[in-house]
Amino acid sequence: MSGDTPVIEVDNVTTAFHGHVVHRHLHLTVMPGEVLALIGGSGSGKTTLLRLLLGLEVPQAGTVKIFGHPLGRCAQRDLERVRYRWGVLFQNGALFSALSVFDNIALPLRELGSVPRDLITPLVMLKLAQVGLQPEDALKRPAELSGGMVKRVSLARALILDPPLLFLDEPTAGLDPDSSKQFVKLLRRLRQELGLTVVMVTHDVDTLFAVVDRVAVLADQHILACGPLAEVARLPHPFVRNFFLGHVERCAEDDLRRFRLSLDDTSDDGGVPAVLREEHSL
Ligand SMILES: Nc1ncnc2c1ncn2[C@@H]1O[C@H](COP(=O)(O)OP(=O)(O)OP(=O)(O)O)[C@@H](O)[C@H]1O
Repeated sequence: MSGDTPVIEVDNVTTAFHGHVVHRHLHLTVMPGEVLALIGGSGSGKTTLLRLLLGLEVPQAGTVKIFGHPLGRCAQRDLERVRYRWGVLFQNGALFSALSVFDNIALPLRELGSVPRDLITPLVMLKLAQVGLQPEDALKRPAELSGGMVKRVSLARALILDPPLLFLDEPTAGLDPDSSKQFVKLLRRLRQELGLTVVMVTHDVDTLFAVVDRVAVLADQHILACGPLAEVARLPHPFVRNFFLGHVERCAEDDLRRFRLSLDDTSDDGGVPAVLREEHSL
């Protein structure tokens, strides 16, 4: 796939549930390596749009293409192949409580069925390190983890097949400010290291500041705007005004660049140091 081919194309999509129209004529394109955030008020259809992109909902009209494959019209086998090319971090982590951290992360590898058994352990341990967890965490159950650790394990599972595309549903929801900051820094680093394309739903302004290239605003059944933070934050729409209240100045490009550089200066995102990453690489 060339760098000019969109990873995601939403073309003229209309979605309705029992006659209640959620989206009308949505258009959205996401290019390789972009980080796009979906924001909007409660009930504006962010989760539904995410579910459309995951092929979990089918639009009433229009098409959704991921890596050039129209989701609704893919043969089952093609759809499965496309699905292996994205990872999803669900809001609550969606870990299996009866499985250890190791087994949760290993699940997609085992489901794939074609990964040699002796490769599973080094791959899982590498991902564990990549998201800033310790080897001994592999034996823990989800109930023994902090909120931040749950997110990290879920992220490791979402990335275990090295997908080029990552979907995040409220990645920092439920985290305390410090864990949230560390997690956003981790996302920022992984995005840079792995060249990921990322689509996230978020209510968190700090996440936007740290990591997002463009913001799409869902309101009144439409994508009201989709562009850089500095542009979107100045829109006169009531939802946008309220969302960015007190933050508009921070969105100016120079301020944003300075802030992001300050995040890169320190390496306390809990991630694995570069030297260790090399040791773990296969
Ligand atoms: N499966 C469904 N059946 C019927 N209505 C649905 C279904 N899924 C979503 N809706 C409706 O679609 C609308 C958009 O819901 P959605 O969950 O996408 O909003 P949201 O922007 O993610 O909201 P929030 O920020 O509160 O999570 C809501 O009115 C919701 O009730």
